[in-house]
Amino acid sequence: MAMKVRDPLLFRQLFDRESYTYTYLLADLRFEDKPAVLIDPVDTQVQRDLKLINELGVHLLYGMNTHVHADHVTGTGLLKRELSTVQSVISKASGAKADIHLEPYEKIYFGNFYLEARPTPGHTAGCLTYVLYDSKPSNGTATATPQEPRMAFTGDALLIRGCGRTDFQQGNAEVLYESVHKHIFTLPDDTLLYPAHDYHGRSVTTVEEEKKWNPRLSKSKEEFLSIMKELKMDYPKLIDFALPRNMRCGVPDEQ
Ligand SMILES: N[C@@H](CCC(=O)N[C@@H](CSS)C(=O)NCC(=O)O)C(=O)O
Repeated sequence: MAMKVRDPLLFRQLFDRESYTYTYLLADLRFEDKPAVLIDPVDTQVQRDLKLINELGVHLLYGMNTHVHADHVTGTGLLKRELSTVQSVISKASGAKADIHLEPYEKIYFGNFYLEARPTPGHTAGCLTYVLYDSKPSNGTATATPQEPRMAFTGDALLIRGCGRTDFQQGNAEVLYESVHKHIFTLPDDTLLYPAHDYHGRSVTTVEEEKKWNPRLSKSKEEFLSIMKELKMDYPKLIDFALPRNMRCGVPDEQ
């Protein structure tokens, strides 16, 4: 049943202090059962997420992964075990096992909202950016033309004033640069951008800010390639543990 509410979007940003990972809960409050999605949950925070889901009375439909993470295990496997109706989601290009494999530009609906899966490879081959749209904005009339996006969840493709590394998991700096410029920087300037990680206490940015101030992606492609070549980072501590599990969307054992 449709309900009248001031802002139909329920939005929560959650943080894991071990892996510096952001998880996002979104729900449509226009519907009595509050259909919801959870983007990039972390396995060690699933009890926190379930508690919140229960307290807010939302109905979780999908556990969404922006990509196969290398630094932590996704929570989508444990969520499926706790809430049997939840479906795990990831890109087809990731090669990972999941309930739903998204092709580029496919949509995932929760109530009247939907997430469009924009392909943003480069950090990994299967990275997606999920762009949030409202198919029935406030006047209540569904239109044939696409609505203005409100926010986008960039995974590790674009980090606030940074970007995902490109030195493993089919990483490719040139591909990443093209992805961000084609699929993120073309969103309206005031679109809010929410990354999968932040290591400096920042929580949100906009397209306009990143086009202007991102010290890597605001540069020419040649400069970007040289910056990425010079990055000297240790491999994530959990990579050997996390990758095989995330290739089955966090399902604990082969089932
Ligand atoms: N020290 C952490 C891993 C940090 C790291 O490599 N972060 C990734 C995203 S998770 S694979 C990254 O792309 N960082 C880019 C940057 O510029 O920070 C650990 O050991 O887990």
